[in-house]
Amino acid sequence: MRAIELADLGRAYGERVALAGVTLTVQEGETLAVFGANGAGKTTLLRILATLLRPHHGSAKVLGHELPREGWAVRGKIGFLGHDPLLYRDLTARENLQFHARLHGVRFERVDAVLDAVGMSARADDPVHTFSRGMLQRTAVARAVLHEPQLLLLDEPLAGLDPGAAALIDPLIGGGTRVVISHDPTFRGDLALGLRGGKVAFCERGATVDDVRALYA
Ligand SMILES: Nc1ncnc2c1ncn2[C@@H]1O[C@H](COP(=O)(O)OP(=O)(O)OP(=O)(O)O)[C@@H](O)[C@H]1O
Repeated sequence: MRAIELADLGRAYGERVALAGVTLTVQEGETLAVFGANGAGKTTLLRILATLLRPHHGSAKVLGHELPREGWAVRGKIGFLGHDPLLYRDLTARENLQFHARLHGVRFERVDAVLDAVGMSARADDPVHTFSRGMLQRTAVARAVLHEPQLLLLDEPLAGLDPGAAALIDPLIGGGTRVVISHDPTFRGDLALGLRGGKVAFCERGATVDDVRALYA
């Protein structure tokens, strides 16, 4: 099944074109790796896929649903990890995840299992505003995967993580259908999208480390 189908997708902020002409297909189980310098349009693309932003041009189909019209049908099936950890700062890690679990009809046992999986059990009852950057990221990942979404949308998921945490989190975010924004040219997806100034520099299955490096030159 096709998980994502984009045709000539575009988005502007006022006069500024943030994204233009993105056409691609991601099959179920595949990883789309998105590369590009700061301001290239990566977050704009991710937010459109997460139904947080309306496309202005072209079409986007996610998990068989047309966006933005059928966004309601997609929301519960995606796990989104953006720059903002989307956590309530005054609640504990456990309370945040329990809140999210209730929204998605997830059993509370899974909250403890996921907190354990990201190595946050010992700090589960501390308020989020007391966390370090890496702890915030671990908890944000736990929130994104809690409801076992069909599609993960991840903006630099390993940013701020020490090697031990990265090793814990890698398997949690691996395996399924994913869109991953990365600045690591050695990161491999099934399909690689390189953006430059909102436009497609490359979109191919055989993109090389040099192709990615050239985006930042
Ligand atoms: N809310 C906004 N209002 C106006 N312009 C915006 C807004 N969000 C993004 N842009 C512009 O859209 C373009 C693409 O931004 P975007 O955040 O998608 O880039 P990015 O590739 O994710 O960058 P970074 O690596 O810095 O996160 C940039 O020129 C940016 O200034």
